[in-house]
Amino acid sequence: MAENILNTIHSPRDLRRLDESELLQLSQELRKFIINIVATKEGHLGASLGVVELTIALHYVFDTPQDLLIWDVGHQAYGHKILTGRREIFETNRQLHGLSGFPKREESQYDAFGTGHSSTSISAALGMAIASKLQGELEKQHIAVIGDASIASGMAFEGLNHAGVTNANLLVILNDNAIGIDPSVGALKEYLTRAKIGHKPANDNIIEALNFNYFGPVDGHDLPGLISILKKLQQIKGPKFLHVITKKGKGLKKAEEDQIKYHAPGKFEPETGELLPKNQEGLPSKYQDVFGLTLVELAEKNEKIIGITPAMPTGSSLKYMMEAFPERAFDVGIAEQHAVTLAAGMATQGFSVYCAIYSTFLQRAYDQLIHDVALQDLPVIFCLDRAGLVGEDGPTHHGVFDIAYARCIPNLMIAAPRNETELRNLLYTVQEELEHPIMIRYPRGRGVLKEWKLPFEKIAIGKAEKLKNGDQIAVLSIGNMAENASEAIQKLKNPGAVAHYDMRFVKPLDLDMLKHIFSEFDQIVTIEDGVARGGFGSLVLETASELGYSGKISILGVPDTFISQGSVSQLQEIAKIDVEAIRQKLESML
Ligand SMILES: Cc1ncc(C[n+]2csc(CCOP(=O)(O)OP(=O)(O)O)c2C)c(N)n1
Ligand SMILES: CC(=O)[C@@H](O)[C@H](O)COP(=O)(O)O
Ligand SMILES: [Mg+2]
Repeated sequence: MAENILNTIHSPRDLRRLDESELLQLSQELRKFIINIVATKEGHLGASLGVVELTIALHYVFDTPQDLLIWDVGHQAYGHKILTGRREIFETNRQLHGLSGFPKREESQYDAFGTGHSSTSISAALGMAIASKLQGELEKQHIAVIGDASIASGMAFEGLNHAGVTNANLLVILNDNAIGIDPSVGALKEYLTRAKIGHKPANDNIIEALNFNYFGPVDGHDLPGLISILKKLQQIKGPKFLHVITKKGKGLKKAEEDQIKYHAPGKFEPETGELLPKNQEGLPSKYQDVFGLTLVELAEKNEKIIGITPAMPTGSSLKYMMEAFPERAFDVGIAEQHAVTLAAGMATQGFSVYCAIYSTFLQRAYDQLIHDVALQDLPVIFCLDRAGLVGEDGPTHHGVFDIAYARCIPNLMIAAPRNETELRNLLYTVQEELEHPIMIRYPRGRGVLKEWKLPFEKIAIGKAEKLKNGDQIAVLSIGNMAENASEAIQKLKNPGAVAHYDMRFVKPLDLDMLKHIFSEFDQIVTIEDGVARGGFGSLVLETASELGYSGKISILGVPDTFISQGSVSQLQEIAKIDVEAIRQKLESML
């Protein structure tokens, strides 16, 4: 038997020549390869470890890339990428100019569909299956692998509902490990649990009720068994559903034991799984913790406060309120649309509802934001974490569109605190007498302050703040860009030439302050961690036009292109919103 089989696999064709014992050896080598690389290069770990056998079985049985394979969310597709010709460059995963952390059509013919946001795989695979049928390709297979948390999302049900009335050649594989990033929630989770422990009454099969041919549940780590059932399914036409039971983090004891942490653990010791300690001494707090801990403080005194998260208790830090006030803090699963309208319903009854949702994931609930919240002017508080460039997750996850997509919605206010204390005071201010819905955006990661937990102070809604005097140029920053702007101004040959205003609110914009700025300066630079097209700077430009301002306005923001993955500092440099780019821009104007 070859010393190392994985090194001989350059495409699934090489894999299909292996015998059973070689396939079993390959699964061990692949698992070890994933552990070793993620241990140093970081990334998503648990999900990929959980589908090592399934990945090998799928590429062994099906004729990929002719047969189309879609990985829902795609964070579990490291094995898929390694077996489809990207092993040698996999160490560039999630890095600038490297591989995407998710399947990406332009990256490989084996990546049938780009993913990153959950619950799209069934719709995409069904679309491909119907297209194949229309083109007479009746033998082609279309496979969607979707997790137990992702299949509970509305969009997945929409796909299942449609598929059930087509005789499309579709195989939906439910990868059921009973966990999302945090434990899965909801009635479907309980149904699947019953199915797994054999308590499911024969007639209580939701999937068969949707006209799918249901198979399972089967052991997702039994490679020969998986190959056997997939070969059987390959011969059956029409919509089929295979329920596979796996363990997230399989093969690394620590990852199996702490599946939340090892979803994306950071660097660790590959042999033991021990996390490598990060020296966090004296570092600023993460914005998410400022949100989570402040909300607990407020909820202790205000019984009308409710918290909601769509499947991100740990990522948003709503977990603190879920622990402290479980009756007033809800993880609704991967259900952003439901989360927003649930919040709206609660707001009609006089509750102060803090909906904690990543900027990029709120995109999924855009109609609910307009139709259910803003149109009815319901005072929901959207705590928009991961606003701006987020780094290694790349274009599917950058929260760069929210200012542009929200500022055109009447009634909806938009705030962007420049630091942790400002965020804390905003959260405190909006808990009472909030007349309109508000979106409070803040970035992924750590803030800028050594100490943020100061006594609460009310924030004047819609009021900007002058941070620095200057006599030639006015810099108008929003949110976390205040830090980059301040640093850039200090590096100028003549810092005194540049004034700096933290506008704090996109809507309502501080018109009094803006009129004052228009009257004092004939050069203005706006800076935002968001798209320049239609963002904060565009609003200033529109307002300048309405007010007849004749000065020059320069907008610094994310350009009209998708920004790839990389470190936040690398990406801010690409977007020209980093300190050096701001400095150069200002220097060129002086
Ligand atoms: C629309 C959307 N909301 C939230 C997320 C964040 N997210 C990434 S993976 C994940 C959990 C997925 O769980 P599951 O589908 O069970 O897959 P597993 O990780 O267990 O393999 C979540 C909530 C996302 N990617 N997309
Ligand atoms: C795959 C996915 O969508 C999540 O795991 C996401 O990567 C979490 O992002 P944070 O790491 O910013 O919480
Ligand atoms: Mg799962």
